[in-house]
Parts: sequence; structure tokens; C-alpha cells
Amino acid sequence: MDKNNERECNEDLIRERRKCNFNIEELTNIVDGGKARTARRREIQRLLINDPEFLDEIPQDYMSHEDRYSNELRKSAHLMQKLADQESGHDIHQDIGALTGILKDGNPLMVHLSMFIPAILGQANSEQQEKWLGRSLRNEIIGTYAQTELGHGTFVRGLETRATYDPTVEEFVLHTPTITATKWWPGGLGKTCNYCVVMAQLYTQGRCYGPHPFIVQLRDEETHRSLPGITLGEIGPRLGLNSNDNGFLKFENHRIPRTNMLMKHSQVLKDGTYVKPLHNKLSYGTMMLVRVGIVGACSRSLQYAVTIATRYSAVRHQSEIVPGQPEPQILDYQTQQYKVIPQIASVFALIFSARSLSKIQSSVTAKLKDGNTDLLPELHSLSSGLKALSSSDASWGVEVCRLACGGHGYLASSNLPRTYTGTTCAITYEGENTVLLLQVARYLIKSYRSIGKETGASSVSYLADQTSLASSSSSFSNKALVQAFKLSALSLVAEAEARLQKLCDMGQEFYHAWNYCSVLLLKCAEAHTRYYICEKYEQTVDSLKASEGVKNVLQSLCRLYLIYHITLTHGDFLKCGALTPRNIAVLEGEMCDLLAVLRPQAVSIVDAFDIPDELLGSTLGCWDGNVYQRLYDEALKSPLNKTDVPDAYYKYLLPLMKSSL
Ligand SMILES: CCCCCCCCCCCCCCCCCCCCCC(=O)SCCNC(=O)CCNC(=O)[C@H](O)C(C)(C)COP(=O)(O)OP(=O)(O)OC[C@H]1O[C@@H](n2cnc3c(N)ncnc32)[C@H](O)[C@@H]1OP(=O)(O)O
Ligand SMILES: Cc1cc2nc3c(=O)[nH]c(=O)nc-3n(C[C@H](O)[C@H](O)[C@H](O)COP(=O)(O)OP(=O)(O)OC[C@H]3O[C@@H](n4cnc5c(N)ncnc54)[C@H](O)[C@@H]3O)c2cc1C
Repeated sequence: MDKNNERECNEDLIRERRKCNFNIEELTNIVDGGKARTARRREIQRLLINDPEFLDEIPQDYMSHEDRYSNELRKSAHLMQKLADQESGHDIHQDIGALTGILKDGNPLMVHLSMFIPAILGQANSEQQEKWLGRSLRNEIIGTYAQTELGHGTFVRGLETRATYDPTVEEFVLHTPTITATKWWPGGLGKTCNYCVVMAQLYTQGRCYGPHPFIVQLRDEETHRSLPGITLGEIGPRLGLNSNDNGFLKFENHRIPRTNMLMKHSQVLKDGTYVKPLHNKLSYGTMMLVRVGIVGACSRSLQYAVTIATRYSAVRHQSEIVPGQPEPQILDYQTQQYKVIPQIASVFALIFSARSLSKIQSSVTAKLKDGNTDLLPELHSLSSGLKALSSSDASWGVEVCRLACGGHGYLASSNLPRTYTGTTCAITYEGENTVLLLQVARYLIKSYRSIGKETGASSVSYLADQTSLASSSSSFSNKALVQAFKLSALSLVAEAEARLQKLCDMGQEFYHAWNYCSVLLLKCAEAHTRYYICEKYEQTVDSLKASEGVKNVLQSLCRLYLIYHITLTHGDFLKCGALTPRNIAVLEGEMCDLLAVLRPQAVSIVDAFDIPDELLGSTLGCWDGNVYQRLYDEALKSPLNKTDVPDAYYKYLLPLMKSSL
């Protein structure tokens, strides 16, 4: 599509784009993280979208379960080959964002890239990396991360798979003792992978040392047949991600060499002696790494959905605002703006907090290299909180965008259903959100109770700021609104701690008291993480060196985000006195003004996300707005339309219709 050729474009969209009052390319660079990154993303995307190998012969939704898997594996393999062939040497982990949309509905190599390779990097010592890293990066071996079992996903300490050390032959014996110990869910495990990292309870010298990672060959490297002592299969259709072969795995006293235990952090020596890690949760490092990656991935899903919904809302006309006048664009309805524009604001919130979290992760990783684990708990808390809020915000945002497109949003060809199923899974995987938020709450209560002790953890230092509990602000700058979020979080933490303490004082055991307060504790964790997101949003926009137009747009989006979330949880702000009922009413009014200010810029802002049509894959969201023709053309692809009268008519309908004669 030639974006300079207005003649091919829907007139509403032409008019929308003429209203643009900022530099779109500049905003694109901010979204990508700099000009160089924009150029790199475009280069990769060009490479992919001009390649006919990535086209599907028929829409995926008409394919059988097996064909979907095979088709997506074909494209995934081609993608890996193509990127490997590039002279510039692409780093697939750096470029993962640019690939969004090229592979549809999950792909069988996703966990190889996003967990197996990172697990080797983060958990294997240098000799082990020497042995497996190069091979896995060159795709000579394909792996997955097999942790979850039929009986336990959340409770990692409760895993049942055993790795028992046998010092006589220096081997571990992997065993699945019960049906509930069957590994269940790992992506690519069913048919694709020939290796995996298995999390199993480590037993040596008669003692259990808890879950540890082991690298295990699953299939013969020549024939791809599963090895003796290993049972493998696929778990069947899911809500989404059906091109992936999520699998199951059982071990029958399967032996692996001692050196297959990933030994960067803890070791089992030849004689069976266990050597402790620096921190006993370092074996959870792969999960933490991926949680950080998920925040960025969620912002991308939301960019897709909101691009579709915004463009469609500009093209779609319905009903009337002024009686008797032509039907307006649905984007002119305030209620439609309230659905779509806060989701645009949310995209930037997620981008900026993902970047901030990545920086923290890099500095914690650097410290870990020097043996310093002091900031690991803070990273665990922040990555858990942001993974939880980003996945639930993005899932809800995508669903709102789908609803905002009315009936057509329910069509597969809108690409909204698949965007939704590809996002909502992140609420569950890599740590179910409630569980992760309760980890954040645990950290908050612990931090609150250790006020006065220097921990170096900056994200919770505000908990010591007791004076702010008394001071509600009378100004409404963005900074003041962020302070209100802080006050709300602090007050919820104080309330939860007091409630916990009271129950303990009344004689309850701490863990019962904890469960009894857990709805409130969940709220604390959400409020704390929301405060973090708001603070990063405000600080990033405030310090941004940008042209006036771009800065104004981002300031408005940031303010909308702050007010939107205050109105969603206004009870918490009222309860702690951070805001009065009158303040809330004024802010609600201002939110509507902001929707009106941002409405004329909405199409241009989503244009700045710069998602090529080929990747957006939506009849409703294409750049030219030629929605109705595309919907019609897609409908014609239905196999039912191959004949005027389907066979099923003769088999079932005709006999029914004639039976009463
Ligand atoms: C060039 C290379 C670059 C590389 C770049 C790489 C880029 C990567 C790119 C990525 C792209 C993304 C694209 C998306 C694709 C994704 C596909 C994914 C598919 C999905 C995969 C999965 O789905 S895979 C399974 C995930 N399955 C879980 O996620 C289980 C949750 N369950 C738990 O995670 C534990 O079960 C749970 C609850 C903590 C309790 O653990 P537990 O019982 O052992 O611990 P307790 O609760 O008793 O807590 C005791 C104390 O440990 C503290 N603590 C706990 N964890 C800690 C930790 N990690 N660090 C520090 N401290 C920790 C805690 O804070 C307490 O501290 P304190 O005592 O001081 O209060
Ligand atoms: C699409 C997809 C891909 C996946 N890929 C992989 C993979 O590659 N590798 C892998 O190992 N796993 C994978 N998983 C598994 C995933 O990590 C687990 O499903 C996830 O960790 C949740 O665990 P669970 O299913 O046991 O849920 P459960 O823990 O049984 O959760 C059920 C309910 O119980 C609640 N609950 C549980 N514990 C607590 C608690 N302590 N406090 C309060 N409430 C609690 C939860 O909040 C939830 O409401 C995948 C899952 C999905 C959906």
C-alpha cells in the first residue's frame, strides 16, 4: 500500500490524517526506542512481508489442527533460516518485537526462543553453554521449558518430577512418579522439540533440595523418535495459540549424565555433595526474565488491537448524533472515544514501564555477575507486578477494542479474536496473575515492616513517607496526580498490614491471617504497580526531548491515563483522602475534555505505531480503510461458499424438511 497515494484511501481516513498536528515519524521513533531501532524494525519487516513463503494458502481458520501446526512450523523454520542468513547477523532476541504478526496463533518455536535459550544462558555454566548454547542458537537442537505438571503449575515447590542422583554411575534418574507429575503445557513439547530444560526435584544423598533445572534430550537427533523411557505427546486444542504443539511428557526412570544438571548457580559434585546457590531462588531466573519480556509483548498486542479499532471507528458510520443529520463516524461518540483512546494511552504506559523494568533487570544481572543478589527481591516484585498488570490491562484493552468494533469485531478476519486469545494467555502463563500479585504484596508488607532499615530498593522507598498520608493535594498537575496514586498505594499497604497485625494479635497464625486478607493484599499489589507505571509515564514524558506537537500529544495521553485509572478505582483515592468527591467530579469532566482533544489525533497516533497491513492482518484495520470490500472478499474464501448447495443439505436438512410430508 502506497501511503502517499490518497486516491486509494477511504475519505474519512484522509480527513483524519489531515488533522494531524504532530510529527508522526518522531512519535514512531519514540515507540521503537530511537531512530536506529525504527530503521532496524522496518528492515526486518520489509524482509518478511515481501517473502511469499509467509503467505498462507488458505486462511488459518479453515485449516485442520495438523495443517495449522505444519503450516506454522514451515513458516517458523523459514523465518529462523532467513534471519540466520542475514549478513548483518540479526539478534533474534533483540528483534523479537519486529516479528509480531508474521507468525499467527502461536508458533512451535516460540518457547525455544523465549525460554529454552534464555534458560541455557541464565542457568548453564560456561562448559554447558559451550556444549548447548551454540547448537540451540543455530537451531541444531530445538528445546522447550518443561516445568508445569498436570497437578502443579503455580506451586513450583510442589512439583513431583524427581531427579535422583546416582553417584555410582554419576547420573541423575528422572522419574514421573504419578499421573499428576506428568509435565503438561510446555510449548513445542508435543512434536517439535528434541531437547528440553526440565524442572525437577533434586534428590541427592537422601535429601531433597527442591526444584532445579536439567537439560534432557527427548528425541533421537536423526530419526526424531522419542527416546526410550520418555513418553511425549500434544495436549489438544486450546482457546488460542493452536499452531503451537503444547505437550505432555513422562519419564520412566530415564537416566541423564550428572553434567546435564544446569550448574551455573548450584551444583551436585561427583560424590553427590550439593553446593548451594548464592540465592535460593536463582533457579527461578528464566521465569523472571520472560516476565520482563512479556510486558513489552503485551504493549505490542495492544498496539495491534487499538490500531484496528481506531481506524475502523473512523471509517464506520452509525446512527445519528444530531437528529436528521448524516450518520457520524462512530469515533465521534464520546462513549466510543472512552473505549478506544484510553487504550492508546495504555500502550505508552506499557512501553515506558517495560523500558524502565529492562534497565533494572540489566543492572541486577550485572550485579549478579559480581555475586550481589541484594536487588533480586525487588526485581522479582517489579517483574511480577508489571507482568500481571500489563497482561490484564492488555487483555482487557484488546477485548474492549473488539467490542468497539461491534459485530465485525467478532469475525476472525478482523484479527481481534486471535489478538485476544494470544494476549489473555499471558494472564495465566509465566505465573498466574493473582499468584504473582500476592508475591508483590508479600514484598510490600515485608518492606513496610522494615521501614527504617536501608534495603536499597527504590520502588518501595515511598512506604517510609508517612507524612504523605496526611497531605492531600489541592493542585492537579500530573505530578500531583502521581502523588495521589502513591498515597492510595501507601494507604492500602498500611491498611492491609494493620489488618494482618490485628488478626495475628487476636491469635491467628500469620498464614491464615494472610489468606483472610488476600483480597485487600491483591489491591495493594495492584495499586503499588499502578503507581509505578504512572510514575514512569509521567517522568518519561516530562523529561522527553521532543517537538512541541509530540510532547503535547504524549502529555495529554499521560494525563488521560492518570485520570482514567483514578476514575476506575476512585474509592481508594477517596478512602485515603488523596482526593475529594469534588476533585473526582472535576477530573471526570477533564477526562471528557481530554477525549475531545485527543480524538482528532487518534488515527495519526495509531499510524505512528507503524504496523504494516501484512502484519496487522485485519479486514477492519487496514491503512486504506477499505473495510467493506475486504470483509466481503474474505467471506468469499469460506469453503462453504465453494458450492451453492452444500452436501450437508442433502444429508440432513432435506430429510428433515421432507419428514413431515
Ligand atoms: C541474547 C539473549 C538475550 C535473552 C533475552 C531473552 C528475551 C526473552 C524474550 C521474552 C519475550 C516474551 C514473549 C512471550 C512469550 C512467552 C512464552 C512463555 C510461555 C509460557 C511459559 C510458562 O508458563 S513456564 C512456567 C511458568 N511458571 C510459573 O511462572 C510458576 C509460578 N510460580 C512461581 O514462580 C513460584 O512458585 C512463586 C509463586 C514465586 C512462589 O515460589 P516459592 O514457593 O518458591 O516461594 P515463596 O512464595 O515461599 O517465597 C519465598 C521467598 O522467595 C522469594 N521469591 C520467590 N520467587 C523469587 C524470585 N524469582 N526471585 C527472587 N525471590 C523470589 C519470595 O519473595 C519470598 O521472599 P521472602 O521470604 O523474603 O518474603
Ligand atoms: C498458553 C499456555 C502456555 C504455557 N506454556 C508453558 C510452558 O512452555 N512451560 C511450562 O512449564 N508451563 C507452561 N504453561 C503453564 C503455565 O505456566 C501454568 O498454567 C501457570 O503457571 C498457572 O498454573 P496452573 O495452571 O497450575 O494454575 P493454578 O495454580 O491451578 O491456578 C488456578 C487458580 O488457583 C489460584 N491459585 C493458585 N495458587 C494460589 C495461591 N497461592 N493463592 C491464591 N490463589 C491461588 C489461581 O489464582 C487461579 O485462580 C503454559 C500455560 C498456558 C495457558
